[in-house]
Parts: sequence; C-alpha cells; structure tokens
Amino acid sequence: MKALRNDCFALPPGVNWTPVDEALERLRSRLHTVVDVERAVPLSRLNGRILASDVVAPRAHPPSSNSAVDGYAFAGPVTEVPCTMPLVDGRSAAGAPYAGRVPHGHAIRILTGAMMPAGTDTVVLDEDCDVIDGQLHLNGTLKGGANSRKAGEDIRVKDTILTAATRITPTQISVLASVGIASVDVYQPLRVGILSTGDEVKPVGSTVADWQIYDANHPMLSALVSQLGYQVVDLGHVPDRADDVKAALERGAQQCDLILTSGGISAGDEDHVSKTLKAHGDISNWRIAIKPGRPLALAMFQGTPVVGLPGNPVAAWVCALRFGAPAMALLAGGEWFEPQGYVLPANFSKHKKPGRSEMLRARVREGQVEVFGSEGSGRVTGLAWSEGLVELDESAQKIEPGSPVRFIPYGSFGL
Ligand SMILES: Nc1nc2c(c(=O)[nH]1)N[C@H]1C(S)=C(S)[C@@H](COP(=O)(O)OP(=O)(O)OC[C@H]3O[C@@H](n4cnc5c(N)ncnc54)[C@H](O)[C@@H]3O)O[C@H]1N2
Ligand code: MOO
Repeated sequence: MKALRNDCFALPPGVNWTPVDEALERLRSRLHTVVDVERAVPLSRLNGRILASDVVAPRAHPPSSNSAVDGYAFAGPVTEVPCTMPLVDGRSAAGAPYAGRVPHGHAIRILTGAMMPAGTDTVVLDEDCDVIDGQLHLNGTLKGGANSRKAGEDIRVKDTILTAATRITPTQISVLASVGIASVDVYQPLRVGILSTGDEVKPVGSTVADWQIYDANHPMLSALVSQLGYQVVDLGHVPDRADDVKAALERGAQQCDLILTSGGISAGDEDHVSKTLKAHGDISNWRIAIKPGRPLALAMFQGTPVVGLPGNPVAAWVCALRFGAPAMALLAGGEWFEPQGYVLPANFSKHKKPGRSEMLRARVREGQVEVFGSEGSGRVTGLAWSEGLVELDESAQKIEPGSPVRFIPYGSFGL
C-alpha cells in the first residue's frame, strides 16, 4: 500500500472558484489505491468487491459444442428442400452425450444444452421439421452451424475475462463461475469513517430542543457508503468543539482509509472542522463553482484523507456523489469514473446564471426530465423524491420545456 502525499489536495495559489471539471481532474490525478490485497476470496463473498488483478480463463465457455435448441442434429448446411434424412438410434441430451459418430446424411435427436455428437454441426428446431417413419423431413433451408453453440465461442482458454479494478457484480460472478473459478484476489474493502459535526445536530434517538435538528447526514452517508460496497466506520457526531473534532479525526485516522465529515467547513466562527484540519493537518478549502456544494474541504490528517462535505444535506449528498464516489472508487482499487448521463428533453423552465455548474434533483417521467420544485439545499424531501441529478454546466443557460438536459441517474454513481 502506498500512502498519499500530505499535499495531495493543495490548490495552486490564487485559485478561487474551481470549475467542477478541474476539481474532478485534480482528485483523479492525485489519488490512488490505498488498500491492500485480500487473496483468494470465494465467489460467495465477492459481490461488490474490486478485482486486484486480471482474471484469465482456465477453461473455455462453452467447453464443447452444444445445441441451442431442442431438435435434430446433422451435418449442415441444408441448401435444397424438401430434404429427408434417416434418423440414427439414440439421442444426445444435456448431461448424457451421444458416444457414437453420426454418419453423413443422417440426423439424431438432440436436446438443448446437449453436446453436438461427432459428425454433426447443425440443428433444426422441433417446430421446423417432421419425423415420419424414422425419417427427418425439412422444408426450409438451414445454414451450416445453425442453432449450435461452438466450443469457446464465448470464452477461449487463457482469455482475459475480467480486468483488475473491475467492481464485481452478480453478472461478473456468473462469468467467473462459468469457467470454474472459485476464488479471486480482490482489494480489502475501503474503510470509510463518517463523522457529523455541529452543536445543533443530534443523532436520531436523542432528546432534541427546538433549536436542534436530527442528524440526517450520518445515516444517509452511511447508507451511501455501504451501498457503494465500502465498509462504514461510525465516527459518530461531535459538537462544535475543537478538542472533540480533533479526537474524532484521530480515531478516524487510526481506523479508516478515508474520513467523510459533514458540516463545519465554511468560514463561520463555529466551523471547527476547517479550523482543526488547518491547525493539525494539510487542508485545502476548495470553493467549487457548483450549486449546491460550493464549499468542499479536502485535507490530509495524520496520513488519512478527509473529505469535508458541506452540512446542508442536499449539498452533502451532491458532493458525496459527484466528488466522493469517484474518489472512493480510486482509493478502493477501482477506476475513476465519470458518471454516465443521458440527454433528454426537460419538462421545466429555468434561467441559470453563468459561472457555476448546478446540480438539480431530478427524475424522468414519460421520457422527460422533471426537477424538484425547490432548489433549497436543506430540503431533504427533494432527495427522497429524486432518482438522479440534472447537471447544468458553467455556461449560462435558458432552459425551456423540450430543451435537452443531461440527466444522471443515481445508478451512474454506482448505486
Ligand atoms: N458567509 C457565507 N456563509 C455560508 C456560505 C458562504 O459561502 N458564505 N456557504 C453556505 C453554503 S452553500 C453551505 S452548504 C454551508 C456550508 O457550511 P458548513 O459545511 O460549514 O455547514 P454548517 O454550517 O455546519 O451547516 C450548514 C447547514 O446544514 C445543517 N446540517 C449540518 N449538519 C447536518 C446534519 N448532519 N444533518 C442535517 N443537517 C445538518 C446545519 O444545521 C446548517 O443549517 O454554509 C453556508 N453559509
Ligand atoms: O451549496 Mo450549499 O452547498 O448551497 O448548500
């Protein structure tokens, strides 16, 4: 494992508003894998893990030629019809191959998934033929090889079937199993510490005064991190006191590969996350030209990277997805990604100022993109309502119903 440099988040002097693309490029170029490899992890524990090395097929798929349908096998093609062939005795079934050779000009009963007997390469479907008195009758022509699956047509021995840095999902598990691979080397799960801050913030379950609010960010970020396939380390909640913030960050630095904090990062008198990171770490307060999520603190604290998310839940969510998800993928051994967006017609109107990107809570209905009624960064109802984000770039834009906009479903962030 290679440690990150302490100055990895530094911004060049004089930079004030960092455009989103530049902020992303800075993260991409400065972060790398920080987790160790875990050897020979079995298929049953692979879902969501990240491959540490390329995987090569020890066996072909399919291992032998077999029939794709129920029907009759013979040597193709059939170019002239009507065509009649005598049937040989016996059959080839899945799990019970025919041992003999089928003479040229003869056919044999075959079932889906059964090995193609020697002397055959083509199969006619039951529906496309008749059997009368031990003779197969075909009324349509067939190309040679029709309805059969060739040995190795999907995977050949020694093919690279999956590459390092791939996140394993159920579909990749199926590929591994198909060629008999029982275990592979993956990275240890990225341990992500989650810390909420703020005197006004109280964990759900505690007694709250009128001036206090429940902690919406900690449970949201925990669910996000675990859904992305990482290990959540609960660093709890601390009040706006420098000593408490420092102690929590110290715990995080010992137990985690990355710490996500929320709140306390703008320039206010009580923004103790910023202050603590400034006093005891290497912090760079990024002012990103994005709404919501302008303030984003990136720091190294005792060798551990810290992403200081804004306190407003919508801003915390947007920053965690737009900046946090690709950054976590890279730290975890995966690949940096640019979330796939889809250009679709808007069903809303908006005048956007130039100079900053905007991310709106959105969803698609009947092929059109709708956005949440309020852009307020504290409106958690819009989070629950949304199924993705609309990203409007820095240029000024006048959006009217029918204008093309870029919708990024939450699935594109790995959810
Ligand atoms: N003078 C300026 N003030 C502010 C600016 C600015 O540029 N100049 N930016 C505003 C923006 S935008 C945001 S976002 C916030 C970010 O500030 P912090 O990250 O320091 O966040 P806090 O001030 O601690 O909290 C902001 C807001 O979010 C609520 N919050 C905090 N944590 C939670 C939580 N775990 N669950 C639910 N809600 C939470 C908190 O009560 C505040 O209402 O700064 C603006 N100010
Ligand atoms: O951008 Mo703040 O991050 O609007 O809520």
